[in-house]
Amino acid sequence: MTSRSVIRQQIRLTRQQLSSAEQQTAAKKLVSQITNLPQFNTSQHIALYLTNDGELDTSLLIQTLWQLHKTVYIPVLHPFTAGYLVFVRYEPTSPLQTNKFGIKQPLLACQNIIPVAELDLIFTPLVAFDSQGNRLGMGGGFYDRTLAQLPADYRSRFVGLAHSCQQVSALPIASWDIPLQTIVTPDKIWRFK
Ligand SMILES: Nc1nc2c(c(=O)[nH]1)N(C=O)[C@@H](CNc1ccc(C(=O)N[C@@H](CCC(=O)O)C(=O)O)cc1)CN2
Ligand SMILES: Nc1ncnc2c1ncn2[C@@H]1O[C@H](COP(=O)(O)OP(=O)(O)OP(=O)(O)O)[C@@H](O)[C@H]1O
Repeated sequence: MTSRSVIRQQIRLTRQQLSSAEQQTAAKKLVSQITNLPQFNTSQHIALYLTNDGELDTSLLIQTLWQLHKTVYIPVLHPFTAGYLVFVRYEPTSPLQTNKFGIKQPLLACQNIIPVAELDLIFTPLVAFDSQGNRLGMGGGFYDRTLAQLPADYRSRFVGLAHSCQQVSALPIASWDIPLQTIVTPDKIWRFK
């Protein structure tokens, strides 16, 4: 089976090559998919990510969430505990800085942090997903660690976001991987058991 790092490399290249027109269309379709999710209306505190590396563009979705008076949170690399994320409130005026991976993140201010267990929906970026809901990320294990901290009944709050071209038939699974129950692409909501 193809190794995780080779799949990561291939799919990252594929998504980086999407045109800006394709990205814009995908971003619009994403908004209608998400606002139609059954959990959407009852979710107030929503974690997203700031797009990087050809990922599905979340900017239109974030604007929509703000208009609907939802509260948006973005992952910030934990300043002391390597490999962990802190979720920080993101508003239209929030100042941003670039982290060591070149990804934008809000400044870390204690009063803007939300405990992960208080997030109603956590949209996770991913590099590749398979037909069983397995998720391959950028390789830091950040979301795996976040998921592992929570009781099993919180797993329905994690929803992967990806372009259709990020689907592969089967990923090599690691012992720490927790599969996602839902993955949203611009054209489809995938549900896994
Ligand atoms: N937009 C966005 N924000 C995010 C994530 C993400 O995937 N997307 N993360 C999700 O966890 C965290 C950052 N994780 C990252 C982990 C590794 C690399 C990275 O650039 N790694 C190396 C080697 C990658 C490889 O093994 O192939 C590199 O590309 O040079 C970037 C981000 C938090 N924020
Ligand atoms: N729950 C966990 N506890 C401790 N270490 C973990 C955990 N999950 C993953 N790791 C470690 O993190 C490293 C990267 O894991 P992996 O390649 O699965 O990341 P990823 O899913 O691609 O990245 P991300 O979740 O950040 O998008 C591995 O070396 C693994 O040992």
